[in-house]
Amino acid sequence: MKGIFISFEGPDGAGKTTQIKLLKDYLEKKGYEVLVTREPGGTNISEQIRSIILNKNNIEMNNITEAMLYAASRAQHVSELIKPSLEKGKIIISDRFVDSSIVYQGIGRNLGIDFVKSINDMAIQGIMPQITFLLKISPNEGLKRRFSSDECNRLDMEKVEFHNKVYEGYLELESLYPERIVGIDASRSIEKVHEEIIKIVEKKIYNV
Ligand SMILES: Nc1ncnc2c1ncn2[C@@H]1O[C@H](COP(=O)(O)OP(=O)(O)OP(=O)(O)O)[C@@H](O)[C@H]1O
Ligand SMILES: Cc1cn([C@H]2C[C@H](O)[C@@H](COP(=O)(O)O)O2)c(=O)[nH]c1=O
Repeated sequence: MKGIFISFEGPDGAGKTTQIKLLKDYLEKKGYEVLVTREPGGTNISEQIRSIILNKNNIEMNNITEAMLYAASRAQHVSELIKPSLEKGKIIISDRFVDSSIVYQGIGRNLGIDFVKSINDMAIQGIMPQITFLLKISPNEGLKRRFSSDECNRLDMEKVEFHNKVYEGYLELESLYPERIVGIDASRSIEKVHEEIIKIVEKKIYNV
């Protein structure tokens, strides 16, 4: 693939959307073609699935249904948008990708990492990000930021124990895949976090 695939991960409210916007603006000023997308979502069908998954009224949703809906949304996202854009040489920045399923469904919902990987294998078609920024902040701090900014969704309403388990899962992934996952202290100012991210991205782009 000719393009570069970057994903952002982390607890809800860590600052992913904020940092993605700053990175996109920075790269576009340098003349790169950048596509920002998100999961669940990114295509018309995937966004329709997103609204089912995150709808606060869907309290009866089974954990396996939830995991499969995330995987279905991802299958459409990869085939319709991510793969073709990478083939065209674009820089894709995705707000969450399969790591979210591994930690939220595999660990948070206790479905197991192997099960979640298996239902996502066909969806991702072997495509993984070259860099994943893990924005590290305590789930409590993230949720405080989140609730001061936005309406909450079905996952935000989970107990803090769920969010702590998810965060532990992220730290485990970071230690398993140090060549791909870059942990960033997201408790600092927006500007400081952005500066660290651009240094890492620049290094990666020049080494491609
Ligand atoms: N470094 C920071 N310091 C203080 N506030 C921040 C910082 N980064 C982002 N915020 C604020 O925190 C709130 C959540 O940020 P943002 O939407 O970027 O997080 P997110 O990780 O995308 O959240 P979610 O996963 O829930 O969509 C926003 O109000 C944003 O302005
Ligand atoms: C991709 C993905 C996401 N989630 C969770 C994580 C968040 O709580 C929501 C998405 O909301 P955001 O405001 O867009 O971050 O969904 C998940 O549990 N599993 C996944 O695969």
